[in-house]
Amino acid sequence: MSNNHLGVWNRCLSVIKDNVPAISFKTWFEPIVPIKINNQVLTIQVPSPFFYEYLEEQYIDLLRKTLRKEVGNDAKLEYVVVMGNNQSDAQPYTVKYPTTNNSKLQNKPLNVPLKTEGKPSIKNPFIIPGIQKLQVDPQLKADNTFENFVEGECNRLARSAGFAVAQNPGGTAFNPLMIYGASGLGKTHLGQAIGIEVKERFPDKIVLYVNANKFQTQFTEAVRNNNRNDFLHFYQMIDVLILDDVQEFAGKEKTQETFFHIFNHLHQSGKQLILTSDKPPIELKGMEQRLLSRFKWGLTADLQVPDFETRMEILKRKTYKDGIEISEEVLEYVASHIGNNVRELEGALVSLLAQSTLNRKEVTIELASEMVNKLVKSSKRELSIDYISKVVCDYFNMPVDTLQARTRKREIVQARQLAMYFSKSLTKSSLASIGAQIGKKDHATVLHACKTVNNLKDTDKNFRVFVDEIEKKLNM
Ligand SMILES: Nc1ncnc2c1ncn2[C@@H]1O[C@H](COP(=O)(O)OP(=O)(O)OP(=O)(O)O)[C@@H](O)[C@H]1O
Repeated sequence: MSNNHLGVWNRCLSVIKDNVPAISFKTWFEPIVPIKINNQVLTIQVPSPFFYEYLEEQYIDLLRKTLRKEVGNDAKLEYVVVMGNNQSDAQPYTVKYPTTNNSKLQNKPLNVPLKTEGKPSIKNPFIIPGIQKLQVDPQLKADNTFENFVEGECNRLARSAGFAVAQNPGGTAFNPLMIYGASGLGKTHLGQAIGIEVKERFPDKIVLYVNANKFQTQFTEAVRNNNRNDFLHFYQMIDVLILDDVQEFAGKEKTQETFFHIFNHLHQSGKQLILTSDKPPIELKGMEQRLLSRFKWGLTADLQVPDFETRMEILKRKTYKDGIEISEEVLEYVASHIGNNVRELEGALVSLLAQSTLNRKEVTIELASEMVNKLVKSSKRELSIDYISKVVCDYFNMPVDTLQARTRKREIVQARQLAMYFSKSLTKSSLASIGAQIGKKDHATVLHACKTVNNLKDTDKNFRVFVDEIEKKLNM
């Protein structure tokens, strides 16, 4: 492997590109200039201190992972910021910042064995190394508090149920508390807010936030290393378990079975479970019935798209918190043009600010309109597997249920393959989860479908027309 800084940075960029939205990549990664690499310390140049702070806040985990992969476990990052100079003919000067999270870059070894007061050692990725008493890093982001979660009609039930749970974890009827809603509407934020509040009120309680994909990876690793029991024991010790994106368990039977045991154990011991999902339990596909029925034991509350007033309040809080001044008129413009997703709303504000800092322009309505247009054009709408299935079936004039039929009829197989192909390219879902939702197939079938569609696209003109036309409908 070459230690050349350009090569290292380019390889990092190609991984980063696959992991962040195109607009974020353009705004936050393209302007970075790699300067040098020395003793596993990569120095990069960023355009402003704000830029540096934003990278540290939002992307340090991604940077850490990619850099470690390229350079090794002792990788460090150092920033150089080119500071502007008031005198127009003077040279810019640079200021160096070590990353505030270099400790993060070096620490966090996975699967650190831990001794707990005479009990056998437990392998668990979240244990803080070196501490004898069981300590679990709850994996919560400090900003995701109730205070920062703006209340509106769209989230009133979920928010107040979450707050009630946080006052008395395991002691209310809301167990599990299942929060569902479309992407970017605050499920992770609210789930974590409960965790933060519990930790504040009951510091001794063991709280853990984990995303379903991470849980799945840990489980697979535990099975591979013959540690399944340690894995189970670890999760059964948690007092408040927040499992995010539970729909990602679709089609993963072994993981579901293990989670089922954890769920039962925690529930019976009066521990609190908080689950989030992109759909209500009744619409989750590829899930075992016994697990679904347990999801419905407590309270299911949804998060809806925020109305204009709530969107304005979210923007105002964010600008106030970050100490930014933007006119009411500009905020109104952003809030009225970006409506369906709070993440996009926040993203627009941040990009607007970055543009104005980089280009030294004032934040005006014109700049906001330029920004919003770009965002709307470049951000692909997030599509669901259900929606893709419907568009494909409508195109072939067949009822959407046909995709679930156990048949090998050519036109149905073809429609199924196309639905799988588009689900793979247009959603974040895994092969297993796509297979579970389209015809109860396994991941290998989905992979085969994607390859078949790719081949036919190149060799069969008529088929190519199907693909292009469906793609057009999906992009409308
Ligand atoms: N009511 C709200 N008040 C303040 N901020 C909010 C609110 N709802 C969402 N947000 C912010 O919007 C962003 C996206 O929220 P979050 O990640 O929780 O969404 P999500 O529903 O979990 O999305 P996904 O399903 O894509 O993971 C976060 O920065 C969050 O803080």
